[in-house]
Amino acid sequence: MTDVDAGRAIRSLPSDEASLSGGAAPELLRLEDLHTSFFTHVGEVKALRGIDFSLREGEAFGIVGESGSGKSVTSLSILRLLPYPGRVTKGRLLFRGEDLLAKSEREMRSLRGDDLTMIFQDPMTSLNPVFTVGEQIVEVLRLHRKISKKEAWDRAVEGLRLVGIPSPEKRVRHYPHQFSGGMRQRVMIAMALACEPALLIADEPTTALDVTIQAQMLDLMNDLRAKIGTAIILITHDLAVVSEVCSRILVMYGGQVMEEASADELFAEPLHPYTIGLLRAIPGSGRGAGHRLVPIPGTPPDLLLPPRGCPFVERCPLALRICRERPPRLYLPKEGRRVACWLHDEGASDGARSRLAAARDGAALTPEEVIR
Ligand SMILES: Nc1ncnc2c1ncn2[C@@H]1O[C@H](COP(=O)(O)OP(=O)(O)OP(=O)(O)O)[C@@H](O)[C@H]1O
Repeated sequence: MTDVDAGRAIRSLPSDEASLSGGAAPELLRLEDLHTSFFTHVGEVKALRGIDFSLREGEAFGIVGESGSGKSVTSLSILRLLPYPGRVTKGRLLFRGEDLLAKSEREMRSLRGDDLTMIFQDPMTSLNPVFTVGEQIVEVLRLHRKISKKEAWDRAVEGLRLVGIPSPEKRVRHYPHQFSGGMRQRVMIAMALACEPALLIADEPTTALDVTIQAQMLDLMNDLRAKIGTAIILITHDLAVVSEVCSRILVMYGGQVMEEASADELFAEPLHPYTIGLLRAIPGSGRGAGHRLVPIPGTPPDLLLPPRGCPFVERCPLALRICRERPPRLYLPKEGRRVACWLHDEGASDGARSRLAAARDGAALTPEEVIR
């Protein structure tokens, strides 16, 4: 196979690259060259190796990738909630222009739950079983807002109403175990949104729910984003889920960014062989009964000894020699898109490009086909 020469490319997200963030709302969050590692007894697990992306106020942004790609570590790094022995080793995390890595633990505590919140797959990680949901929402509100107990209680009732809990005046006095799984998820969202945060990070929020409730939750998140103006980072391995909520999607693999695009463009014209693989593996897409699911063969790289070149090289059916030898550069093939893959270098051979185009055409989906 022909190698590529170093054509026009950039190494990271340019600081004035507004087009990638879409729209004109002010920038809310920006990750610059973020590296996070876990210093385990067997060595340094390099979980994130240079993550860049930015998000605007009110935007719905999706992060997708298989298990182990670094999605949760990205969100825990942003919130400064990495478990021991994890540590951010390099990079910047700018929230409204201020570096979160430079903040004290006290400053971070006052941001979390207020302007910056997170929900997890399991609501019981956020809800305390020994207090009523009302008491818990009131506690969050009074920690961050100078309001009376009565006012906080009224707002808790309103919060439950907003997330669609019937009879909120009564339910506010109930304990978490008195709610069904889907309703508990709504309570968790009400608590996360109590202070009308600027950013909600939702890590696999619907994975444990059945499909009908999952759809209701996604509708709810869309609805609340419109009402409150909270930006959302939705983390999932499920492309169908992000397609329902997010306007822009970041694809991660092996602790690195593979590709970023608007949701429509990502499905219509995936540019990275990894994204193509993810699309071909989507269950339930509308490509007819004869369509076969094609899981990506192989396993993710060992992050104790990450590959020298592209992290996807061992599983990539289109890999070139250079992919093994050098980390891919970041290409901006068109406005609003970026992709880290040598096949997009101007020095890539015609043969390599046409193999990529053929793989892409076999995987592209319309948004309607992605929706479950
Ligand atoms: N506590 C830890 N100790 C050591 N390594 C860790 C730890 N937590 C995460 N990692 C490493 O970070 C990598 C990325 O983990 P992360 O949880 O971010 O993946 P993910 O994309 O969110 O996957 P999943 O969907 O399964 O949660 C893991 O593969 C693992 O190598």
